[in-house]
Amino acid sequence: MGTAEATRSLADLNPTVVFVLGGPGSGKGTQCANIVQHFGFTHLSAGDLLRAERNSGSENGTMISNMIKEGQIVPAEVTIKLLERAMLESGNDKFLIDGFPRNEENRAAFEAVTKIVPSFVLFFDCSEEEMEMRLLSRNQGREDDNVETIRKRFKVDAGRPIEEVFESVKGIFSPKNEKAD
Ligand SMILES: Nc1ncnc2c1ncn2[C@@H]1O[C@H](COP(=O)(O)OP(=O)(O)O)[C@@H](O)[C@H]1O
Ligand SMILES: O=c1ccn([C@@H]2O[C@H](COP(=O)(O)OP(=O)(O)O)[C@@H](O)[C@H]2O)c(=O)[nH]1
Ligand SMILES: [Mg+2]
Repeated sequence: MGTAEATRSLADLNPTVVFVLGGPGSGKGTQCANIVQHFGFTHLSAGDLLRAERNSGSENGTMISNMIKEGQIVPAEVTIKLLERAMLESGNDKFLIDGFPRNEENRAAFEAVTKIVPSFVLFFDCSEEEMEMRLLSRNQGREDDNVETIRKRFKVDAGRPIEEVFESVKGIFSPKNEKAD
């Protein structure tokens, strides 16, 4: 099914969507499993969908693999296509979207493409120390659960020179995360 067709049927479905966000290891996946049990939502982890796409041998597989290893964000259109497909295939109309959007570009693209406005955002706040400890003992064989990748995934490292920190800060404030020169 093409994206336009998928988007039409999704708009007809008028689904309830909750974005579940928080740092790596904050417990998004764990709490989503509980919410599914208690409230009948379908849990869609953007990271799980990307890992499945990578493993399926798709043309985007190598790109996805490299982005995940580096803790970088896969282009929105790739992730949105996977989310649309999973929503349509589920047969449900209530979704927890876990780990997406990862940035403002992701959020804007999702709303523009799907026309879905999320009901609310559930944000799990957790210290980096606790998140790092949890990730290092997650034991799911993930190649990004190592100290090097974990540190890359944590927000802005402010223990660097002023100019370098501002390079990261600019990325957060500029639309589409482009460099604002
Ligand atoms: N509240 C908690 N206290 C202790 N460990 C937790 C808690 N929530 C989740 N975990 C554990 O931390 C690890 C990361 O949880 P996960 O749900 O995969 O986080 P996320 O999806 O946000 O990265 C898992 O091994 C999980 O069992
Ligand atoms: O919308 C998304 C979600 C995940 N990822 C990639 O997948 C990795 C793992 O994400 P996941 O949500 O599975 O990690 P968790 O927060 O559960 O540790 C991220 O670091 C990104 O590289 C991405 O590019 N876009
Ligand atoms: Mg997760």
